[in-house]
Amino acid sequence: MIAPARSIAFEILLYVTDTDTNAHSDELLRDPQVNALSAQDRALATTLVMGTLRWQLQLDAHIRPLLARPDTKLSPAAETALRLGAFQLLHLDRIPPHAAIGESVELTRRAGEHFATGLVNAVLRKLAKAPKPTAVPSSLAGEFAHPAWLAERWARNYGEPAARAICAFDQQPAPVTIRLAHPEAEASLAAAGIELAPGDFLSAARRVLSGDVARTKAFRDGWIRIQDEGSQLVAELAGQGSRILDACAAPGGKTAILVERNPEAHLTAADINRRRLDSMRRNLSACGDRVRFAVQDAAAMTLEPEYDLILCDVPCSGTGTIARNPEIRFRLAAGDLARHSQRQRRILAAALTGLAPGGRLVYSTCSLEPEENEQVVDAVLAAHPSYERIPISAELAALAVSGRIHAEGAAALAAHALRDGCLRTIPGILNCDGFFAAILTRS
Ligand SMILES: C[S@@+](CC[C@H](N)C(=O)[O-])C[C@H]1O[C@@H](n2cnc3c(N)ncnc32)[C@H](O)[C@@H]1O
Repeated sequence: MIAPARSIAFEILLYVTDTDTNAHSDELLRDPQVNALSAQDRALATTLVMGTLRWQLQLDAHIRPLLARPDTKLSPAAETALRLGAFQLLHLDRIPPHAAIGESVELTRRAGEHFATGLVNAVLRKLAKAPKPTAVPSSLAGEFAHPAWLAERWARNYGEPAARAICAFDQQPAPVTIRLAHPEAEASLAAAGIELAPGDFLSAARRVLSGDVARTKAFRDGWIRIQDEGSQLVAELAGQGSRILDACAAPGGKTAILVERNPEAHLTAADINRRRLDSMRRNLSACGDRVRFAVQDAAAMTLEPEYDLILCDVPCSGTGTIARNPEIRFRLAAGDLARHSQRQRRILAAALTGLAPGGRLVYSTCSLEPEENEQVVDAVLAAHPSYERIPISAELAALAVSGRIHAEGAAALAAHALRDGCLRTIPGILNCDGFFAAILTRS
């Protein structure tokens, strides 16, 4: 009998590593099948999935030399069972080796790969007997199981200490942060045994120190939302307007803050993906008809200059969220950045046409790559001289004066999150995902 946590972890890993799917591990770990597990099993399934993906490059480097022919092409099931077993042997002291090995063999058998069970058994036994590696790999990429091209470009763009901080942050469970959306939320969570700490920057954010907020009444009733603090900050920076367009809105974390901050406004939430927009519509159903939902390709929008606030939280490589989505490091190739950048330029240029004179547009990504960030903004502004950038420092100062950013947060952001007039949160330097934001206006 295979432990339910290992069985589900194996299925998720197999699904995520199948190159034909774009499924994200964190979404799959919110599946009803996983929610039905006991709290302990769910925690183990999460550790197994995230840990195996985070350390996959290192695990492969240990597994491959133990194969009779290190370049052998393994079936996805055998490779996944080996990685899952190796992760437990190398990283989880509390799992007995016989359980890690035996269940990987059983998972291989159950996947119909009877002929591969001997190989999985032999390789994992050899790995269990070998002394635990103690030497630290010489490169940053090797030490933190990242592709070399990514770690090297972060070192080039942000310096070696920041690149090390990003890589180290990616290898740890991402912080769980919530947004308080009801005056009684904190008391309700405390009564449910959830331990909270203040957010690092925002007065309405709280860091979850212990407890499963997703299983509380406050969460079910919509009194809190789970949202990274960098993501909350971008929506706070967008600020206030009366006619608002959120051009790439789903799953709606930032839209919810725009709704909360602009009780009188008319808001259009658009996204190219109908399924994601429908799920967002259900989540925001309490907003009634204040939010209009539109399935729309933001790159092909033709707009009247009627919006005084536009949020363009564009699709991107997501390299600022690898702690949450560890598989991004395998799916992304250096050549993909040019494709992302082209699409981002088209979306930003189209969105600018909807901006009323004096209005504000926030362009944001969760990417650490300049090609998707400042280079997009610079290229679009060069081609559209009637728009200009507003320095973020003034906006952060205004949020601090209004109390939306607390004093320690203002100091941390001023010291670590400003770069060339834009917001640039670096994971590991700040305790949140890596977000970029620039504010543009029509002059
Ligand atoms: C980074 S996510 C947005 C996250 C969202 N703003 C939030 O805070 O929850 C990018 C979104 O852009 C959508 N998207 C991708 N290409 C698009 C396009 N051409 N036009 C509009 N939306 C697009 C994706 O479906 C995805 O939902």
